[in-house]
Amino acid sequence: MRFLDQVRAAVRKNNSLVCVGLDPLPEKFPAHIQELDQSVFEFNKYIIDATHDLVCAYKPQAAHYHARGAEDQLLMTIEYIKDNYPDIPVILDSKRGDIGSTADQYAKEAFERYGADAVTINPYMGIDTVEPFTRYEDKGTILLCRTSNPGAGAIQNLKIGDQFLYEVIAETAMKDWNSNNNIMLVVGATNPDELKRIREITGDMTFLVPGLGAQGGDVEATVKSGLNSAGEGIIVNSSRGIIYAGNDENFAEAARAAAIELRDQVNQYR
Ligand SMILES: O=C(O)c1cc(=O)[nH]c(=O)n1[C@@H]1O[C@H](COP(=O)(O)O)[C@@H](O)[C@H]1O
Repeated sequence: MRFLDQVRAAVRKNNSLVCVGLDPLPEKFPAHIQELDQSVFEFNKYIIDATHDLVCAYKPQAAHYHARGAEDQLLMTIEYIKDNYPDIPVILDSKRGDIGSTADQYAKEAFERYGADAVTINPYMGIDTVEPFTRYEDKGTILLCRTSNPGAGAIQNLKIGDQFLYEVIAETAMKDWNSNNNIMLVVGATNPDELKRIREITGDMTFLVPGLGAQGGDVEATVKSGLNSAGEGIIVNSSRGIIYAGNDENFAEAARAAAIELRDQVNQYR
């Protein structure tokens, strides 16, 4: 099934636009998990089992695995989701971007080695660096457009003629790069004005929207600015706000409660 169809089906099955970010930081795990051999995978397993009926996607963030040599546990995590909850798509957040021949290898890494359903990409180097990803027609390619971090505006809100750079990216992605209809955009929840503008530019395109929870984005403004005409079109990610909601034996229940809260807050404004 194509990534966007997977997301749509999961959104409807679980009545949720929430994506749980799997950003493991072992020092934040409860003590009894830290002691385990494969603590990253074990931690993720608890979180996934506790939230699988509340989400439309999972998003493991690659650096959190690579930094500690835990690539095997990233693969195990993705396989665990595929084996146990095949209806929930996996976005590998690796924000890759490089010349075509190298991008070929990054695409192979994301989609063939790890079996991800979608990947985050930095589009700054142009279409020839994006195309190795979009060539995988059933997979999703999610381009950074207007990111959630504090320094984003100094670059992404630069004026190019009478447009902002983020507007140029949104327009180019939609009009010129999306011939396989599998491109999406990252738009941070910390910027509802830009989110609204990007929605105007791109019609019903789907966005990955991080920045709620730990980064303080406003749920109401995000949902009202981001929804498409079907009342969908946003995959709302929270990582730390959900997975580190608790840090004792009940951490999985705490994560579940935080995911329910976010799902319900988002649904309240749909
Ligand atoms: O591509 C992303 O996922 C991303 C883009 C962006 O603009 N901002 C952003 O926070 N992210 C990622 O989304 C997650 C947000 O984590 P929390 O702030 O803990 O919810 C992290 O994995 C970030 O790397």
